[in-house]
Amino acid sequence: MLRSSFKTLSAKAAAQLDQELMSTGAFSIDQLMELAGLSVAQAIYKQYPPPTASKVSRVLVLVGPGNNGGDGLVAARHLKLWGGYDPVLYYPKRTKNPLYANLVTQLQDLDVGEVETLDEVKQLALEESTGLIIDSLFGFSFKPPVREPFKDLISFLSENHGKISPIVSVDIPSGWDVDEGPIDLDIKATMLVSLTAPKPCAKKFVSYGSDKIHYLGGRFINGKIAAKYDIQDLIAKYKDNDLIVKL
Ligand SMILES: NC(=O)C1=CN([C@@H]2O[C@H](COP(=O)(O)OP(=O)(O)OC[C@H]3O[C@@H](n4cnc5c(N)ncnc54)[C@H](O)[C@@H]3O)[C@@H](O)[C@H]2O)[C@H](O)CC1
Ligand SMILES: [K+]
Repeated sequence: MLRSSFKTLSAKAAAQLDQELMSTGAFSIDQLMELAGLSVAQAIYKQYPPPTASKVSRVLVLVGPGNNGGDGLVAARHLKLWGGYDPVLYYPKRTKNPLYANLVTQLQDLDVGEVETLDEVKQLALEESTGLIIDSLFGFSFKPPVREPFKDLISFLSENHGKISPIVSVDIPSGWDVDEGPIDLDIKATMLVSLTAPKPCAKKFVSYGSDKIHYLGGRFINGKIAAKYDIQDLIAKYKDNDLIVKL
């Protein structure tokens, strides 16, 4: 199958663009995260539609300490609201930042469950009733090698490929170097939702096989910023009012 080509943004450029959006661009992080998380949920709905009204699919949401984790929390809220999905969180390293505390309260108000120990999360990952795993552990600020408690979890996911449900990675497959791809641990994600623009490691992701599913989301870039970062062709791939596009 012929894969479409796409421009990428290095880890450095992605962080710079993010800062630009929130300074001269006048966006708040809450706005960007809401759009990013919503597009992750939409891509999941499109690729893995909910089973039937009488059955729900458990979605294990692995939440990291930064904004990538925030995207996962937002995606969990939308999936739960839409119905047909039963998100369960694993969120081991929290900060007092009200942004994340508020997202957690919103999920608690929706009766979204949580597991607290590594043993519980491993057990849930292996259960057949878990239909999907969202990897929102690390995004473009990740610097290998991975530290605990995430090393144990990422190693477990890497070693149990085939025994666990498909993994949807938010922005980068966690454990991969943002620019280089898999240098150490590889969780072997099935689907990737790149935000704003794919990072260089996404080239390795798609080259790993025709079964790899790649979406772009996070549609909040204006034409001027797109031109500055040379990603106009990428942004032009969105159709109509869609928030996501399959690359
Ligand atoms: N403009 C956009 O595209 C937007 C993207 N969003 C998402 O935000 C992340 C980037 O978020 P950031 O907070 O900068 O960083 P991360 O979530 O990637 O991780 C930072 C977090 O991780 C810790 N950490 C780093 N390396 C390691 C390691 N080796 N072991 C353990 N822990 C590590 C670090 O200490 C921090 O705590 C982007 O990818 C998108 O998903 C925004 O939501 C909206 C705008
Ligand atoms: K991730």
